[in-house]
Amino acid sequence: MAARTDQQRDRSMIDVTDTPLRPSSTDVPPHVAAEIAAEQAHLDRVHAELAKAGDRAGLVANDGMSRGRTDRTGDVRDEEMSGLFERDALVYQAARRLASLQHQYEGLVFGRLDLDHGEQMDPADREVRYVGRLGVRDDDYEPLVIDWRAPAASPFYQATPVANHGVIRRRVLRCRAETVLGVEDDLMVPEAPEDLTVIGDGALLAALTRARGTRMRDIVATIQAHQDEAIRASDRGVTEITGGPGTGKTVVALHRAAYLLYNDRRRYESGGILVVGPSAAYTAYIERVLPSLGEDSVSLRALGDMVDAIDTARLDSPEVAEIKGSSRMRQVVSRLAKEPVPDAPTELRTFVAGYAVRLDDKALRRARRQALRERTRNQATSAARELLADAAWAQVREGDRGEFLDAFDESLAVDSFMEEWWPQVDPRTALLWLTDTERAYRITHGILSQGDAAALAHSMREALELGTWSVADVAVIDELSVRLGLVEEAQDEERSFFEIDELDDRAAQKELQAMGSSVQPSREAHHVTPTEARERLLHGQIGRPAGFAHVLVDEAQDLSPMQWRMVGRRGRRASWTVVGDAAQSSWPDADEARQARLDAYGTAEPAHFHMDTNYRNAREIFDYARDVILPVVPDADIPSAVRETGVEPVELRFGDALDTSVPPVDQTAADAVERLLDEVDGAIAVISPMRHLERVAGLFNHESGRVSVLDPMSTKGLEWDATVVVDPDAIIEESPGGARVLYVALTRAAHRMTVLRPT
Ligand SMILES: Nc1ncnc2c1ncn2[C@@H]1O[C@H](COP(=O)(O)OP(=O)(O)OP(=O)(O)O)[C@@H](O)[C@H]1O
Repeated sequence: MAARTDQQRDRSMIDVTDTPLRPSSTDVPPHVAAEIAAEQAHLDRVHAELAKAGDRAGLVANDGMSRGRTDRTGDVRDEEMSGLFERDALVYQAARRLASLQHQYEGLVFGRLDLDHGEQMDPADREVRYVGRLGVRDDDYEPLVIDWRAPAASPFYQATPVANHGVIRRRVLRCRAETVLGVEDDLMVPEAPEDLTVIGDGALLAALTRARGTRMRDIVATIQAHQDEAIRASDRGVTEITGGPGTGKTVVALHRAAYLLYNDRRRYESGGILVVGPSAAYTAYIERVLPSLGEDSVSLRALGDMVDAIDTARLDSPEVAEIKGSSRMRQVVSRLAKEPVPDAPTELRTFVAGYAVRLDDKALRRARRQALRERTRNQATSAARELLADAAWAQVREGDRGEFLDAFDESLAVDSFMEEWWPQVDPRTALLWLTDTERAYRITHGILSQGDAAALAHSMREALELGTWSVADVAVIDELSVRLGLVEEAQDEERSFFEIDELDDRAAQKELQAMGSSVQPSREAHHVTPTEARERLLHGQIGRPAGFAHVLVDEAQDLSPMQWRMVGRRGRRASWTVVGDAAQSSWPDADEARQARLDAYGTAEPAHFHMDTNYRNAREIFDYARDVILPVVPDADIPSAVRETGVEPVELRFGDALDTSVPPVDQTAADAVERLLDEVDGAIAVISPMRHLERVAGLFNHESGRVSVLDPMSTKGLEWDATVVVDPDAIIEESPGGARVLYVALTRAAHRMTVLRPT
């Protein structure tokens, strides 16, 4: 055994973005080229096998070949596949999908383990395992690549020099498409055996130093041991993952989703996995991670997109979002769901089977109360009608009761009355009843202050003016939808047909004429004339919320109690993964939100995983952020940053209208961006409080295409290679989360940060 030599530990990683072709032997030192060539030979075998799998998959499809079955299982798992040909087809399809992502993601095979099963480091005791995004076997069913989620792959993630699990060398292969570009090794024993070359400084550091780009990447090649434990944790009950900024909570949770699918595909593919994140920008940021791991059957939803048919293009002011999100809103919703339709008739006068019937307001209200006792409003239409029939019969009490009730049931005049008195109510329509401030006062009396009720009414009028809902409205609409019950569209259609038939019936027409009334065949007639904005608000139909087998919630510290109820409804029988960091919270009442979260979990006891290493921020950047949060949140969860750049964050001053001796905020931001574009390769964000946002927004169209401009709240869960954080004090002032929101903004940069302050 020889000590590692300098020659053994040459850095050999080659930037894939600059290297479209296979590296020639002159690009790299010969010993490194030899290692790459050896790995290339294995990769070629894997791709040849995949091509065969593709042919076989084609045969299965064309000839309807019966599926081959095998009882053979090794220590490498592939049990989920019911037959070789089915496996081939799946593997081939998955590989094709991955191939389409190759420009974004590293290759199908990314790891190699050299294990030693003996005591003496004898090459005869060695085993080599390749680890990849999916499992591939040769014709003899011997594994060429092991799926990263299989138990046999776990030493790749669990091995450390302290507990090496039999691993001598862990190697990460850097590939593009079918080409090996470089390798990075971690040695798990004090000295490398003579015949094993060790190359590079370790894959983790290489991965963290690289430019980030605009989309999150998977970390399948560099998952750390503590992260791996959370990824493979039991899939029962609730798994909570906490940790400070940049500790990999999100990326770990996404790999966990892929692991769950692998481990119990039947359960999670048919039951579904729901991933909930704070914003559409967040879902766009993470959307490629799961497909890059071969999984695309997971539903990604932003909190504003949880209910189909509702578009949200508005953010409420923090004060209004707080009212709409608080538990008090449950009571408001409960009252709204029972509220009579505005301008509903207060009397029913008609003739039934020749008898005059008159039900006054009191009788109607009694019937309403009774009908709603055990049913939701939209499901109680028949019950309400029957109760009216009983009340009418109680007045008449002449002739045959059955005949009277039948006549009541078939009366077009009663149909017409019901359309006005008890129409099917869409939850969005009910919410818009609150546009009327007086009605809002009445409905929220004793629940909200008058000021809050007025703010709610104002916000609803704003929705009606702009024709769009806000993110906080979605949870309220979802709750209302449950309280009201689904709108029974089909029943409406049936009734319309029935009415047309009935109109041919002369007797019925006569009865109508006697009543001096006319049929109103559709409930549309009961709405005010729809404006374009209103139509947009009410467009589409709200269905029953889908249930999922697993629910993954990211940035959980920010969910309002109403949002927890909304998510909880989709996870009644689910297991959960919940990810968050209390110090980054922007929700003001932590206790109320915690209770709502526990209610959503049901009875399951959470298992807890804590992440304490910051992989995102260079240490210099994180130290700056830490100094902001600690005075405000002394018990904030502070991780340690693993990487240093030697470059401290830069502070620049900008002038305002009163001080023109210094360039204004937009000019200063533009200068900062220009400098950062030279310093980093990837994406840059300018994070600005609302008050400066319009001025700096011009940068968004930067010709480089690498610059975005955002408000601080919209940066949750995202990261950039460099950031410009504008006016930190204004960020604190503007958001109810105060310094916690500034802390989020200051922890988004991986490599460089510039902070702009007023003079
Ligand atoms: N094992 C790893 N190997 C390579 N990169 C990693 C690893 N773990 C985390 N990272 C990277 O660190 C960065 C931060 O990860 P992530 O966004 O998941 O953190 P987070 O804890 O959710 O952050 P925040 O709470 O601040 O939003 C990402 O770029 C992620 O890819």
